[in-house]
Amino acid sequence: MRKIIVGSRRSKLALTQTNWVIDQLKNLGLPFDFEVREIVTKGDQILDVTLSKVGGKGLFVKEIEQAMFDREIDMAVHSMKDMPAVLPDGLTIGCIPFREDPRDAFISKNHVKLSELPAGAIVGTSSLRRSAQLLAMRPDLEIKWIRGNIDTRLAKLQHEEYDAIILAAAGLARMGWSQDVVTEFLDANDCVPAVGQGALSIECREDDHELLELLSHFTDEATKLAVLAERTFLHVMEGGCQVPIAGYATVAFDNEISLTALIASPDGKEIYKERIVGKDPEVIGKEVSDRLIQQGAKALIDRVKEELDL
Ligand SMILES: NCc1[nH]cc(CCC(=O)O)c1CC(=O)O
Repeated sequence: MRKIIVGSRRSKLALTQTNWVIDQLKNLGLPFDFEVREIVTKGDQILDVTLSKVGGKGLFVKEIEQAMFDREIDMAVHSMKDMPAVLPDGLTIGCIPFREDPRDAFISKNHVKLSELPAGAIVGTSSLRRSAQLLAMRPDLEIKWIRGNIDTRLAKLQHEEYDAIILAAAGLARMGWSQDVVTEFLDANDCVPAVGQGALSIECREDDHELLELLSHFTDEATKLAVLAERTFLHVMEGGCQVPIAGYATVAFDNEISLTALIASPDGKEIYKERIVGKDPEVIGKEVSDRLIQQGAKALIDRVKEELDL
């Protein structure tokens, strides 16, 4: 019986997600054993700096990918949202399970709704995407950066100078905390989710056919189509973390994909947003990027890059 070594970040969310996937794979009743190996990533160590300033998404996955190349681990469970658009040669996304709630959750002190927050209220987020879309709805609010794991952020809401914070609904749901803490879920049209938000990505070596076969049983085809459309858009725009970028796709019963894509200025004053419908995820991902570029999104990205002096 083969023992599969599963690498995981050490955060509660990462371990919860990893153990959930292992339980599901065990339920398939196939002859595999599993062992979790914890790995500390750069993203976990540097908690005091805005993510976009220290290299963005790759931070959480790089060390884990190296451990896969070194054969210290066989697979890893990531939040799809944390995955760069392009994977290193030799690794692949072997499985995309059924997606959790993709929306953002608004969490305030005393459960005051977003529409009821007074002018000047302070909202904590370190996501350019969330702050831009929040400011588009409520330019009178103030954004204050916040970092740390979910539990750290919830504690900061209580003990520091924040009136509200925004977190991914999926993370809270997986931790079993949604019921207790969420004030309201933001509509995916008002606050378009991050590419891949709510989905998981199970990464493994491309040549591990035995493991890939096992993982294939656990892929959700609709989620896979949606995520592929979103990630095609992400890849074409190459916005990284520098410019507010959002992409969210849903899949109907006839496999028709509907993708909403957004690029915005950090202050939320300039917004390029398009919805496209089609059958081929890569075609609509590219097409929606073209449309946004036509409208001026590329110029915005270049301008933001220049301002940040990258
Ligand atoms: N940026 C960190 C991160 N990566 C994945 C999740 C939540 C789970 C998910 O989106 O799948 C979070 C926390 C958050 O954004 O609130």
